[in-house]
Amino acid sequence: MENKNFDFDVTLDVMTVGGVQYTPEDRLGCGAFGTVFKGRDSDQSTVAIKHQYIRPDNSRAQILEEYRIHKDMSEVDKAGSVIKMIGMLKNPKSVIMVLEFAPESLHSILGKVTSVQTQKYFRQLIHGVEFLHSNHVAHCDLSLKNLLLLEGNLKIADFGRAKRLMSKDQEFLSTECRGTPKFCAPEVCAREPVPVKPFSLYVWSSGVVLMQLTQNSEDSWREAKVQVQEYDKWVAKKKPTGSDFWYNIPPAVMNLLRKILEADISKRATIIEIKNSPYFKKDEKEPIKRSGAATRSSGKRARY
Ligand SMILES: Nc1ncnc2c1ncn2[C@@H]1O[C@H](COP(=O)(O)OP(=O)(O)OP(=O)(O)O)[C@@H](O)[C@H]1O
Repeated sequence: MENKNFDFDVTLDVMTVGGVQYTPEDRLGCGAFGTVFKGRDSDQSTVAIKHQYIRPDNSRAQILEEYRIHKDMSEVDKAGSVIKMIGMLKNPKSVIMVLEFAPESLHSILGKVTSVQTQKYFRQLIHGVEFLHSNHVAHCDLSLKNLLLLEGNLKIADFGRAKRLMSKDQEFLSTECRGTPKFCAPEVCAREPVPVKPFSLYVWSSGVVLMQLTQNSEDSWREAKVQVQEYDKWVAKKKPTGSDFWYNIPPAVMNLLRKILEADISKRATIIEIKNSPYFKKDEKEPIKRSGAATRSSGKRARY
């Protein structure tokens, strides 16, 4: 989300959560609503400490809902798809959550992701969204910054916009699930509120993640909206030219992306179709490096 953080200058004291003492250290990052610090528990294990002031646009009820959804998912998550929620401390002005610490995010490693890693993270992301969806949770803000990495494995973080659903197919209004604009599906970018299905949103955002990882860059349309030039070009499905950011995407990924980043929801790939796609099923191999040849990690790749 756009950074409108009010508590940029916040400092935290030593705190006790669930009987354990935590010492906050350096600031790790700032989102629109909170500031995240590195911290240590009394055993010197590293944790992340997320501080959020209660504000008119981030009420106590909203923050506590974020905590409860994240805690519930973390408790039933056997495969390790979600950053673990360790505990929470509330006071009249703020809510503080203690979380498992992840040293990197997909955003922080962009530029040096190999095709084998891209496939691994994409597979883990699809398993993660399937897990959340089957537990009736819509995350609503999947983005490279909210997908963290711990010991080389992807972990879904930031449940600040997450919603609980009565059923897997419960629809809700597009205006209730606007996350990071680049990662939002076209039905969410529409000006008028329209009913949306959570799994279609998950699929679209995962596609933008795959597109950016494959390119090793954040290049994308600003929003999936008519009259946004790059998006219009994507929808027109014309043969890409060198100026189109998807020009160098390999055919196997491109075939899948065309099915995922499909504006028509009735034609958009389902999670099952993604899992049955050749790209998902067939293991990627690192390209053999030849001296002088452009490699993926150099950021420039020959088209194949
Ligand atoms: N568990 C964690 N371990 C390490 N770093 C983290 C952790 N959680 C969050 N961060 C860092 O802090 C940043 C902000 O955290 P988070 O996204 O939870 O805050 P937010 O205010 O809800 O953000 P947003 O504006 O994206 O909604 C992240 O982008 C990430 O860099």
